[in-house]
Amino acid sequence: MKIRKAVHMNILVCGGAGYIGSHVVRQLQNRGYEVLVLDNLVNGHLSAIGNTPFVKADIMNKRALQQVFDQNRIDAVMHFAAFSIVGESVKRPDLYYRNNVAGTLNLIQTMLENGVNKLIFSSTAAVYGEPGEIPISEDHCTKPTNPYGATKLAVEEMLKWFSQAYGLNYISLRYFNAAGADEAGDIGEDHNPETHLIPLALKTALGLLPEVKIFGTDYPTPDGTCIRDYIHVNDLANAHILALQSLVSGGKSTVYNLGNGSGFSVRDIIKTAQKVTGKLIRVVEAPRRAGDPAVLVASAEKIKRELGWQPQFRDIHQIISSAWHWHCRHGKES
Ligand SMILES: NC(=O)c1ccc[n+]([C@@H]2O[C@H](COP(=O)([O-])OP(=O)(O)OC[C@H]3O[C@@H](n4cnc5c(N)ncnc54)[C@H](O)[C@@H]3O)[C@@H](O)[C@H]2O)c1
Ligand SMILES: O=c1ccn([C@@H]2O[C@H](COP(=O)(O)OP(=O)(O)O[C@H]3O[C@H](CO)[C@@H](O)[C@H](O)[C@H]3O)[C@@H](O)[C@H]2O)c(=O)[nH]1
Repeated sequence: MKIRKAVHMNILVCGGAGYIGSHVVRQLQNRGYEVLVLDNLVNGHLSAIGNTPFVKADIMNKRALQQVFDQNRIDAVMHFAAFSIVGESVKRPDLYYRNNVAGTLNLIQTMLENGVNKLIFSSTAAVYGEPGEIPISEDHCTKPTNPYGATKLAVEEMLKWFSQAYGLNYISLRYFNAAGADEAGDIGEDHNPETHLIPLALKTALGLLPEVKIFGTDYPTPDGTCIRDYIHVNDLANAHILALQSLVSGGKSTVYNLGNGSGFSVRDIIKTAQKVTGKLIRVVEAPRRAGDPAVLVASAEKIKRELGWQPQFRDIHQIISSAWHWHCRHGKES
């Protein structure tokens, strides 16, 4: 994987104070890019971006967006700002369509009106729905089983048409399950309330929660629990830099999957978390959570082949250990 040093470029990172965004901000800065973070802080943390230049604004607010483009030279945008909880999206699709679709429309229109035409977009494995084939490649059909996935797919469609009509250049990265934390141990997954499996298991190991619920034990999988492909957040961050370099050097607008290509069940994750932490993690079996596909495992061959991306964290024990390192330092504060 070739990561070149940046020529001087200014990158606007929307949602950069969140979990994945803050890791990408760090990688961009390590490679010499100038970064401006825009976030409304509904789910993000200023502490996650140190003294990176920051604007508190909402992508729903077109006037505030225009001001950001008026006051800063921006060469490209990375867009993480969204709601992303599968279960919540089933109960409140309105919130998801407004923030994820209408918010992104505002952002893209403002970009284009200001002559900025390079966008890296955070998409998701949830666009595929219940897969017909595993591993899932990018040409698999897209039939989301929850509103969250549907909003991300709606944006992908919008990007395609805007690319044709207005010359928008974009790369949409379909992440599978982001996990882990930067090895420095000072930034990590800090959602409130937390809904994701790995941090919940680690908070239980720390004694902050009494138990982890297993959502569904009757899925058509070897142990009856859902299978997911967990990808380290810094491997995602590297992919963003490669995607940006591709657009800058005239590469085509496209879609890439990002995953490790290995599936782990909910029970596998809890067992590994027990090994990593050395603690017993109490589990309770619960009904299925609405909108969850049984198995999501990526084929990331396309981005490996076309951009030379290679994940550095392939071992689930290593991924969960990096998250544990962060939780041990910060878990008790959250
Ligand atoms: N975490 C995952 O496993 C995963 C997997 C696939 C895709 N994604 C996508 O990656 C992106 C980042 O996910 P994350 O886990 O870091 O989430 P996160 O909630 O930690 O980060 C999102 C950030 O966007 C901000 N934000 C939300 N709405 C905003 C708005 N209207 N205006 C300005 N800022 C706003 C939040 O305050 C937060 O800081 C999301 O788009 C998500 O859909 C995440
Ligand atoms: O307390 C819990 C939490 C989760 N799960 C299960 O664990 C798996 C992983 O769930 P979670 O960590 O909540 O992630 P997902 O719902 O799979 O969604 C993540 O991964 C998707 C891509 O696969 C992204 O689109 C989403 O933004 C991101 O939140 C799922 O099968 C859940 O049913 C439990 O059994 N108990």
